[in-house]
Amino acid sequence: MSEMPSPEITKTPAKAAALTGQIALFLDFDGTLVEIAPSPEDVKIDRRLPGALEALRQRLGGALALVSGRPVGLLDEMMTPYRFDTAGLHGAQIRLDGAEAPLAAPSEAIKAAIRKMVRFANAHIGVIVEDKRQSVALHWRLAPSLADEALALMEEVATEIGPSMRLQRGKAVAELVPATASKGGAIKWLLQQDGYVGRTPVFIGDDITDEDGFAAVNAADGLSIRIGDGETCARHRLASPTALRHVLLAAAEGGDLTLESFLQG
Ligand SMILES: O=P(O)(O)OC[C@H]1O[C@H](O[C@H]2O[C@H](CO)[C@@H](O)[C@H](O)[C@H]2O)[C@H](O)[C@@H](O)[C@@H]1O
Repeated sequence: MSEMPSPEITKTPAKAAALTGQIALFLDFDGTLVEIAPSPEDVKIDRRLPGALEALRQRLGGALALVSGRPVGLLDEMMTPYRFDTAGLHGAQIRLDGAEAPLAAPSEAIKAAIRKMVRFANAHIGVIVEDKRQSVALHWRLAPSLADEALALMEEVATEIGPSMRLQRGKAVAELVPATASKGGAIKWLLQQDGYVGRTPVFIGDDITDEDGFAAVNAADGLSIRIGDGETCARHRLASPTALRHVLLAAAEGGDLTLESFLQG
């Protein structure tokens, strides 16, 4: 196993030295801002974090957004009392400057998929269905031996629904997501909006769902940071959400807020 350089960061010095300009900060939620928990509702948020993100948002002239598979409303609850710009549901639900298009009602095809998933979950202890209206996830973290069976079911329902939805793998989860939505697409779109345009993007995530977000910021000559191990196209790593919070809290308290400061966990 390769050793991770101290303290908790891998960096590419030439790239880091070349990074300049104003930052737009994009942050994934699960596994990035908070540690992975046994089930979606078990996540524990560091109560210093929402205020720290608000301080950072102000220092960045507003250019800070959450980019997550979670719904916007759930992220608002986690970040209360603040309401950040947010790309939820893997980019299918975007709120910018408080403005958000209402989510369409789930189609009959999604409802039928959910019924099938719920039947499976009811028959298998530890399997959880997370209904997010325009997206639905099947979790097996608490029943790891059922991974293959759960994934096979998700492949089946994705085939039944057809090309309007795609199957998104994650950590002990598979989700149906609107086919046109992706985190990379959301980041590219946000980078064209007032307050974000012209800035150098920094995206921090931990999961396969974040890979096209990393690719989008790499293409924009930004900074891609993967939390934890695993194959990735991110160009840098931080060891854990704790290491990231250390960086964010220090910057919120008036420390350096440069591209390099994200590489000094
Ligand atoms: O894009 P993210 O913010 O990283 O969200 C991705 C999915 O995260 C959640 O599931 C994951 O975290 C859970 C809580 O730690 C964990 O129990 C589960 O095994 C993980 O897959 C969330 O529930 C999903 O809706 C998100 O899409």
